[in-house]
Amino acid sequence: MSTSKTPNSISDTKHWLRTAATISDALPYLRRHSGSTFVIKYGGHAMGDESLAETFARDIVLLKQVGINPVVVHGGGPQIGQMLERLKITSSFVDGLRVTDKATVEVVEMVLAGSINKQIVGAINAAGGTAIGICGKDGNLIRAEKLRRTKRDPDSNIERILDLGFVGEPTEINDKVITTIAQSDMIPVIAPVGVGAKGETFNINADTAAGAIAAAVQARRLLMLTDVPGVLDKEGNLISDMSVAEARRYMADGTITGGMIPKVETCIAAVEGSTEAAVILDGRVAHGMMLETFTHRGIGTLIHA
Ligand SMILES: Nc1ncnc2c1ncn2[C@@H]1O[C@H](COP(=O)(O)OP(=O)(O)O)[C@@H](O)[C@H]1O
Ligand SMILES: CC(=O)N[C@@H](CCC(=O)OP(=O)(O)O)C(=O)O
Repeated sequence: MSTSKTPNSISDTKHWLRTAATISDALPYLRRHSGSTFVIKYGGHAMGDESLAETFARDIVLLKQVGINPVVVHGGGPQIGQMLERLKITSSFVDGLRVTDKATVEVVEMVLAGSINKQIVGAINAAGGTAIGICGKDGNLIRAEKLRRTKRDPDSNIERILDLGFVGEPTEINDKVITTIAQSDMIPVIAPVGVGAKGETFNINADTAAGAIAAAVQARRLLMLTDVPGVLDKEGNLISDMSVAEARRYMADGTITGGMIPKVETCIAAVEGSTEAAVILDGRVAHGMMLETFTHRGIGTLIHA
């Protein structure tokens, strides 16, 4: 409660009453979500400028404050790209996944588990939370193996094996690491770097890592923050919600391409598992996460089973 009284104009009072009403309207959502786990995938493109990063951190701290367990899984694709460029290492993508050789995986680990992870931890702590930054190697959080993927050649119609190098897929999540942190009133911030059977490092797409973690901790919500308003149709209009079948159709007909593919695949897997809803939303819109969680009005694209 504010303890100081300043003379207010009528319009000022109306503004504050609206704010009070917004807080009051959030009550059913606060009650519904208290005690549940939300996995928030914070994409490299959504990181934007400093003020946006501060807003994101405040929103995460607020979720924790009202009894939700936020688990942050972050990306950093553009930041990895910049570092590779500085080091003059060329990089390419296949279906939204970075082809990762030995030199590249070292840079990936350095950028994701190093600078980006610590920036996010710093921002959450500065906003009043207690964040712990880890990567998938810590506590064997994300065990992984080499991703096996095939692609049909459209000309010859022959199925080819794709070798993406040190790109991994999660095989096992040690959820105890996450629950131990969460139960100690701290916020886990996870870099998507996995560990192989021989201790090797794997580069895991952050969307895929977020999905595997959401399944392991039985997250109620999976929120994917990116740099577009959500999934767009071929005319560029936002698709506000879609079923799993529709999502698959949009992938097959080429509406969904590139980095949106692993995102949508992850959302499908999540809602086919125990996650109630998965939402792809614009991380560049301040407080979009709050709008999605605590109001009737959704934002972005909701994917439902
Ligand atoms: N149908 C679509 N709707 C929206 N974005 C799409 C679509 N198909 C492909 N994309 C691309 O996917 C990108 C988001 O994926 P990505 O760049 O990997 O983001 P992030 O870094 O947040 O994981 C968008 O910026 C856009 O270029
Ligand atoms: C295999 C693979 O593609 N890994 C990603 C990991 C980072 C990531 O996913 O970051 P965003 O969420 O910002 O795209 C990469 O190397 O860019």
